Amino acid sequence: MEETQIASILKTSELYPIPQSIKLSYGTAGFRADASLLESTVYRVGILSSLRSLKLNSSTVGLMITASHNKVSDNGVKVSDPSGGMLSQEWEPFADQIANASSPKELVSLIKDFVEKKEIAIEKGGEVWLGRDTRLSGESLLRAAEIGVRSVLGSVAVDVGVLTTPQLHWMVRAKNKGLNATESDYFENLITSFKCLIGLIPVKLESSKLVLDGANGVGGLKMEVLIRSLSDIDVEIRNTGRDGGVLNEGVGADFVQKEKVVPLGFGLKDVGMRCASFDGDADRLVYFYIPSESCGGDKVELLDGDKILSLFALFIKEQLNIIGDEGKKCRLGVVQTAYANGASTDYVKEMGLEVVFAKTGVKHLHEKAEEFDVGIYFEANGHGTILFSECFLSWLVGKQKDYSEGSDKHNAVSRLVAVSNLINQAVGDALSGLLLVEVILQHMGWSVQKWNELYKDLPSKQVKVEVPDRTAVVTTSEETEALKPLGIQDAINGEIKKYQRGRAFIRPSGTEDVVRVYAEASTQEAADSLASSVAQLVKSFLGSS
Ligand SMILES: CC(=O)N[C@H]1[C@@H](OP(=O)(O)O)O[C@H](CO)[C@@H](O)[C@@H]1O
Ligand SMILES: [Mg+2]
Repeated sequence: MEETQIASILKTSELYPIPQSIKLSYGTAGFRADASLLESTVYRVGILSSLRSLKLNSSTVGLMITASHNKVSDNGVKVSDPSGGMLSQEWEPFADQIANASSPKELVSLIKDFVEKKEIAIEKGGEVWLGRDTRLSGESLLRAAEIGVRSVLGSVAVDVGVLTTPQLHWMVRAKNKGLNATESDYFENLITSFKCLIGLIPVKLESSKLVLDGANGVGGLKMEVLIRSLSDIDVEIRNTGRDGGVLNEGVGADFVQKEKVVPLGFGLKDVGMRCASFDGDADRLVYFYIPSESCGGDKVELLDGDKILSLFALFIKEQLNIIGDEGKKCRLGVVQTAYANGASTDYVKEMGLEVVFAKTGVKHLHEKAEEFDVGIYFEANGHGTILFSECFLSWLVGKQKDYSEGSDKHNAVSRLVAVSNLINQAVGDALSGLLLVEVILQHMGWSVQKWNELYKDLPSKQVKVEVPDRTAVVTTSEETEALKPLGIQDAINGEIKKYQRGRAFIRPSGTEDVVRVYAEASTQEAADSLASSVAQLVKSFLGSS
């Protein structure tokens, strides 16, 4: 590295000293912490993003400032690779090292070594697009990221404004493919493919209103823009953040999925209505309805990521069946995590689909879904998408020419092509996922209740346990067994044995300072009780903080 380059990093890093006693890790989905602690981290991730761009021939890299479903006082930063996917995991240890470097000198030395090791030609200059969610702290963090990016001399930082996480990933992917890549292109793409799918519905019925909980975040605001151009769905958006509501507080997909209660702003007036929730950066989507028999109107019937996955799988399978023998050759597969409800796994297996499991975090699921012609992945919390391989897509496009227009096979192929355009190929996207759910429900002529009947969830319960050191929990690669602390797994197994259809596991969260407990059993009371005994074990083995 040249002297001028070293001087540039030394000078800018003086502006962003690392706070005392902070140990950060890139975790499941980037760095997250209280926003007041993050300037130095975001500045350093700016540097990393420039280097990543340079390593990949100055392709555009994305840097997103968000803490997703975390509380409003938190913030975070994550990187989109030029493909639109998550930052290559190979670079995560470097991210951890520089985020924790205690002085400008140490920072420069780590960068210098890395640049040499990875043979990064630092002369050309990289390009980084910077997005942020609606958190107020995002503005100053974005400035820190810009300074970080530009401290790698010749690199360009482009502020693309307030966006959902998936919008930024989509734009980065499109840019590097040489396609139109602005936010309006993103909307245009959703609108065109949605309208195409609506136009291919065999028997069109009147559709009912959807009520959307925007989590007081960026997703609701973007949805407002989108629906202005869509006449085929009726959406009422609540929790837009304009009416005094706080981001993620008693609202949003994470809250609804974990607590299984209605978000603020919803209640008895909505009984039976089709409702949906986004998370804070709109990469998660869950549906729900309030069943009429519920007492007080706060309990919800949840349609989580697993149910969305099942609906998508069913629709795609239907189209492949229409195409016939050639369609049936398509390798359609599903990727889930240990948090997937056991009943959903049974359901997709019964459909004849291949199911594989990945570790928590979409970066792990995405990788595995890419191995199929059509790979559908979802986390139970509602983060997921459908990936179409290039090869299968070009086969489909070829078939569109072979079959006569208006024939069943032509329509089925056209639907699949439209799904590949509508659904975000870069990362799970609540906006595009919602449009796909809506159009499939219209296609099937189904209500949300009818969709919910695909299978009955096994009762489950998730709890978080605060412990002094969550890294004391070490799991197997599938995350279903704890290797450490020694003896805890035997104790957990002992609890599981007491319950019919019992299943439980623990893992340290990668986004919050907690150990997560998941439990499933044949009744809700049993699942609750299994979760609470396992949580008790966690406390006795690790101590509570
Ligand atoms: C049980 C759960 O929902 N875990 C979430 C959560 O990760 P943790 O590592 O469990 O904190 O946030 C991740 C990022 O949004 C998401 O990918 C993941 O599924
Ligand atoms: Mg999110």
